[in-house]
Amino acid sequence: MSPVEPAPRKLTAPQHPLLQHKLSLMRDVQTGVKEFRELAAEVSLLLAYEAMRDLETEPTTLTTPIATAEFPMLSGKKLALVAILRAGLIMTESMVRLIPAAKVGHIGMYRDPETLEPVAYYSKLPADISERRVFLTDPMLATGGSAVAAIETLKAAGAVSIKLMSILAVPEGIKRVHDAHPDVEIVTAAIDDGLNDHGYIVPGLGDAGDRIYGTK
Ligand SMILES: O=P(O)(O)OC[C@H]1O[C@H](OP(=O)(O)OP(=O)(O)O)[C@H](O)[C@@H]1O
Ligand SMILES: O=c1cc[nH]c(=O)[nH]1
Ligand SMILES: [Mg+2]
Repeated sequence: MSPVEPAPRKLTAPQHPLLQHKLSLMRDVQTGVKEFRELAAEVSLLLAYEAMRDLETEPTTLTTPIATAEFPMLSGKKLALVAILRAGLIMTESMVRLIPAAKVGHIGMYRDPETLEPVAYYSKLPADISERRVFLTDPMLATGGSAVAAIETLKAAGAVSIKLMSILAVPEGIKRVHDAHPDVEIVTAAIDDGLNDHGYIVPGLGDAGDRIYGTK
């Protein structure tokens, strides 16, 4: 009998000073909607740079004004960016500027304030998602309930290669995602201490959706 390979449970939290500085500005309660949005978009690009580090390239012959040579160009599976609404939208909207040919999917989900369990209300995913590398975005990985449910939706639609990108995570949420989906790599800008009694990340940055869209 061949031994079963343990699933990877990969977690990446890049310690880049630019990323950390922008995240600190997002945390500041004095930061208003306009600046928060801009920062969230910028942080998403920096995270995408890290999350997409292992995309395949292949040598392609091109002619510069000086010479003809082989240069790397993206190859391999096409990409899908999938946002967990609402807050994940700011991340996919920013990332699609880097990868303009990516298809974009949406999973509508909010967390019930009493039970802290996710409530799904919408799903629209690329039909060929099984053939794409999927980057699932949500700025906040708190209890992990929303991320786990969104990954189940992606897998039910056929997705086999999924990375979860968050801006802030806590150990509880990371564990819940890895326990349920050990094949899913998590890329996050920071790992905070834990959750308060209302399921908010501490010290965190508050309610990401409300801060992006100016609601309460
Ligand atoms: O890890 P969890 O405990 O599931 O919590 C995280 C979820 O909570 C927030 O969404 P919210 O429910 O506030 O919806 P919104 O984006 O529409 O504001 C956040 O954007 C995540 O989706
Ligand atoms: O701290 C948190 C936890 C869940 N959702 C948020 O927007 N913020
Ligand atoms: Mg919210």
